[in-house]
Amino acid sequence: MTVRCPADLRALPADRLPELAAQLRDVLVDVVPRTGGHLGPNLGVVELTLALHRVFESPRDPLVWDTGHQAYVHKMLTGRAAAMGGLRSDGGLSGYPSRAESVHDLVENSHASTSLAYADGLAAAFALRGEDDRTVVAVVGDGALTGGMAWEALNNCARTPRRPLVVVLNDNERSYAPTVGGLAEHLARLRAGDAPSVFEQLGLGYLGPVDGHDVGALEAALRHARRSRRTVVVHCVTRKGEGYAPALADDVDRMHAVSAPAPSDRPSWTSVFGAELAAVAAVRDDVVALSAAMVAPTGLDRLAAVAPERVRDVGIAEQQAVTSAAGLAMGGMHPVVALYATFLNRAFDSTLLDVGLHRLPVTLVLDRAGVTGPDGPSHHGLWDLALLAMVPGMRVAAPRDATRLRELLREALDTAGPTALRYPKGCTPPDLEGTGRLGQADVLVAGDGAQVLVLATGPSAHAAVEAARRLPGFGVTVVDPRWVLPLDPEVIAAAARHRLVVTVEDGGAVGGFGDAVARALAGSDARVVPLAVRQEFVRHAERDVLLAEHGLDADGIVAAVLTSQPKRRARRRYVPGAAPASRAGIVSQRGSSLRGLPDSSESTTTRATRSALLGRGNRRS
Ligand SMILES: Cc1ncc(C[n+]2csc(CCOP(=O)(O)OP(=O)(O)O)c2C)c(N)n1
Ligand SMILES: CC(=O)[C@@H](O)[C@H](O)COP(=O)(O)O
Ligand SMILES: [Mg+2]
Repeated sequence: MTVRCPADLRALPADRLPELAAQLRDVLVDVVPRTGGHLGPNLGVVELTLALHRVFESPRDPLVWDTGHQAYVHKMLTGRAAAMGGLRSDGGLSGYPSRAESVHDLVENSHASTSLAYADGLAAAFALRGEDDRTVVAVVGDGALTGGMAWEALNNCARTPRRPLVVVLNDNERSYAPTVGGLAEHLARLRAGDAPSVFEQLGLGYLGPVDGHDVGALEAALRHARRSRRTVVVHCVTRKGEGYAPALADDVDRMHAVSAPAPSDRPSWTSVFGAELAAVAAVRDDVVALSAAMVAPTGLDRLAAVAPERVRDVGIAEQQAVTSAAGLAMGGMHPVVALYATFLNRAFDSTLLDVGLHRLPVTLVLDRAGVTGPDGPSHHGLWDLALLAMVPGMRVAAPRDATRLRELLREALDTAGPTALRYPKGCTPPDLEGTGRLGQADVLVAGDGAQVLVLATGPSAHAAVEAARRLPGFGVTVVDPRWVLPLDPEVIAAAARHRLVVTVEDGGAVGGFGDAVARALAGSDARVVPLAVRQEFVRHAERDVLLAEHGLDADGIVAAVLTSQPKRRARRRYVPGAAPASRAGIVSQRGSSLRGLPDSSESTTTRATRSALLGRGNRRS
């Protein structure tokens, strides 16, 4: 019998379930290593998902998957098994629940610890609407339960314990690594049969521990919880990676997230950061590192291996990470908080008013900054520049390659106030040396005359240099600010002398680097064209595809130069004897006017557009 929907599953005789579970695991093991995705977490919830869809009637009984990375089996049981081959690919299934894909999917946000708050809200809505024959079900991992939001929700659920709300605690003892803190210890005692649970202490129901791989036991516990018509925590004990020996043998993270094959011999941004931090920490005992349950994914495992006492894993608790870093800084340390950029959102207030207000020497290292790709809209790191731009005293750096990452990390650790570094997912590009300095910035290409200036942040510098190469005769200068925010006054002064200033950033358009440059140059003759990720929720697709779609590759920069008309120059009142406004180009600190790239043959389009750019007929001034 084929299971095309939960009703088919509910009609299946119980003795067919082991066979179905095996088929589901076969699909996961066959597909996910090819597509990339969360293999370990989904192998661990096969039986649990079968039991959930046999006991509850989704979507009438809404299933809320915390974080959503463990919903592949749910997708297969709700009619999407045939589409699994396109998982996480452009136009294919999302790696997380997707409301566009199915009525059975509810929460698309992949940020952890939100499910219980959603469930609290859903249960309240059903009560107000008189629909209390519906049961709300939240599936939350032991890792996600270390997030503060989960306890805010439990505190509120405890106020109205007599609502049909089932909290399925999927306890596999791990986030990526083993779950940390007092909660992990408490769950271990509950697994050993100690009682009472903290949940009962709050006035909620508690059932467990239940074998999370025994569908019959799971069904019995879930039916009991459903009949109780109150808020009940069902404590399910599962194994991450269950049924697949290589995952079970993976002591780092049980194949939490496997990547699609992407051959590259270049070091990842993460590994360059991890090695450099360990090197600095070896000679500076004030340097400590913090992670929100992502020690290895952020590269801190290198330091943890040699100095475990210098790396603090606080659980999935970014606010705790940043504010406790403020405490560490007040205590004389220089903390480095390593996060994925998108998860900084969770700790904005901590960054602003615990670190920024006190001007503390805390360094945020934001991996996965910018477009990340297959993890989709809530994982792209598009908001950090706008958030950090709002923090007075915060200095933000964006390295363009490994050498600059090492350089800028050391500069940040030598800074007495708040700093941040941001770099993307993946491997570092080849080093790109500057030809001179302009303030804190590196001049990468010095174009003739003050015509076009491209201010390219982070690895977009490579696309900018390629764009300059394709625009001979346009006098394109390329500068990498290195320290992106606050703006470098020398860079802005030079930019004000240009006809056209193109800024490039792998981040959201609103409130980022380009916005800041446009504001700074508003009163000048320079036309500013900010190139950034359009301020929208960006779908899941390969990073390079999305960067090109948002005009952040060399083609996009070339197009911006060719299609942007300089500002109409304000008619200058002639002042007898006044020196003509200087249109000198970028001059390196060595004082020489640096030559631009060698000219090559000009197309008619280029010539025509160049004359438009430089003014009818005359060549550059
Ligand atoms: C706010 C936030 N921080 C970090 C992450 C990265 N992350 C994704 S899954 C995961 C571990 C989740 O552990 P758990 O909830 O126990 O689920 P499991 O993978 O064990 O099933 C983490 C830290 C995230 N999604 N959200
Ligand atoms: C679900 C989650 O937040 C993480 O597991 C994330 O998907 C990992 O991303 P990377 O694969 O980029 O490390
Ligand atoms: Mg877990």
